[in-house]
Amino acid sequence: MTAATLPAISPRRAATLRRFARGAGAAVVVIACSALLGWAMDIDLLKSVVPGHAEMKANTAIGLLLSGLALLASTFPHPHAPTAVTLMSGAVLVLGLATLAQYATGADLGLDTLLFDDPKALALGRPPGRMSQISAIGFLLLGWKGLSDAGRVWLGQTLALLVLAIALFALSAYGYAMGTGDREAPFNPISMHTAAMLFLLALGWLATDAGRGVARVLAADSFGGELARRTLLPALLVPALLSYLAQLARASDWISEGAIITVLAVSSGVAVATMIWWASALLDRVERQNRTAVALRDSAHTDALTGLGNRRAFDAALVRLFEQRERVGLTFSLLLLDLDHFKAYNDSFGHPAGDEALRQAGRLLPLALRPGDVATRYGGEEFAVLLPGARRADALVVAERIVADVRNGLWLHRPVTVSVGVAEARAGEAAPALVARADAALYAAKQAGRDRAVAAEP
Ligand SMILES: Nc1nc2c(ncn2[C@@H]2O[C@H](COP(=O)(O)OP(=O)(O)OP(=O)(O)O)[C@@H](O)[C@H]2O)c(=O)[nH]1
Repeated sequence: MTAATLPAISPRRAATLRRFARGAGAAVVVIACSALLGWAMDIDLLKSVVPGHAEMKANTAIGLLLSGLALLASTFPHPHAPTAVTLMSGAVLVLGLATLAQYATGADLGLDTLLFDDPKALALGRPPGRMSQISAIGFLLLGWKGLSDAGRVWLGQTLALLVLAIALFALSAYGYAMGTGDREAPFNPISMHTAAMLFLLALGWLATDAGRGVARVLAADSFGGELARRTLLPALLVPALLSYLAQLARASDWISEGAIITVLAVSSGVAVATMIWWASALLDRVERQNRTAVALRDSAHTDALTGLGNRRAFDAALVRLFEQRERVGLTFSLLLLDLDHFKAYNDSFGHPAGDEALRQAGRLLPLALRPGDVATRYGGEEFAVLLPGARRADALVVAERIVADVRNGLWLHRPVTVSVGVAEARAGEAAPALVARADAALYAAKQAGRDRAVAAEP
């Protein structure tokens, strides 16, 4: 596929994606600040949006604040923005790495209570104020993504997609944890709003690469773009929503386990079926539009009377053959054919009979040719044939075969004959010169008494 045929990125959609990334960055900054406020003023709701479940640790809030600012900075075309992104992403990477190092070595680098003490965690025998391993891995990936070279889109996109996967697992597992009250549930150590913020940051970073990677399709003015815009967000959120609703139902005790599983199975089936239906409906539209476009293009290149290619098809084939000649040195020859005394045929038997004779000539021509040869109606009672790979002598043989086939054809009113001019393309020759030489050969054939083929000098 050439660059010209790639789906165009709509500037309006690219701007929407940038606005989304900016909004995601701003939302993360606000939530991180509110969690820090929660720690400063000891407001539990701000630390942990789900009572009784994990809090957003102060260090997590600092990491999110820096990550949100890095994402925000990346959406502004200011000359200092890249430096700001590098500095903040570097800090996020160090925070994630240092926390993981503390877990791995058991050492206390004094990071966990940088800003606030965490007496409750201490009482529960947990490292005070320490963010979970999952959050630390998330920051490691986010910091790396912010630092990754803009030229290596695949690396940045992979890092953002890994963060997205962590966030999705955490959000989905939250449904389970909330329903069962199981504090040891998988991914439970990460607070719900931390998971939501990682989700936003991952999507925001994916959106900043507008025109590349995942965002190329999202911003594309194509059916693929439309499909991605319609289905991606629901596809990402449906698992979390379903597991949350299932656990809510389970906790309420008014629906049996079996019924929940059945509803879950049916609704995920319906969700998948809906997406398949969307995809199929779009593909169906694409294919029908393609077929119409192909039919239109074919009719624009077809001669209505004979069904052969028309002058436009001839010109296009000639250009292709000249290109091939330049590229791989494949020679080709041109035959120009003109039915003899056709004016007299028309005058004697009428224009409709002349049309019928032209149709018959149109049927005869391809029978004398090989599959790769191109037979076209050049105009009026003239035909042109292109013979890829044929040298002058081979082309003359084909031309003489056509002359004989026409002469021996069963014509309705009287025998018809044809004169043919043959020319093989010369090295470096332009199209008009080749046509002029074939035309001169055709003229020579007419002068020599018609019903024959004459080849131009090589
Ligand atoms: N029936 C019919 N006649 C056509 C069509 N296009 C061109 N012609 C006729 O073809 C004839 C061409 O005549 P001329 O160019 O004078 O040449 P000619 O009578 O064939 O004589 P030579 O080419 O010298 O052998 C004209 O009478 C045109 O009207 C067409 O689509 N249908």
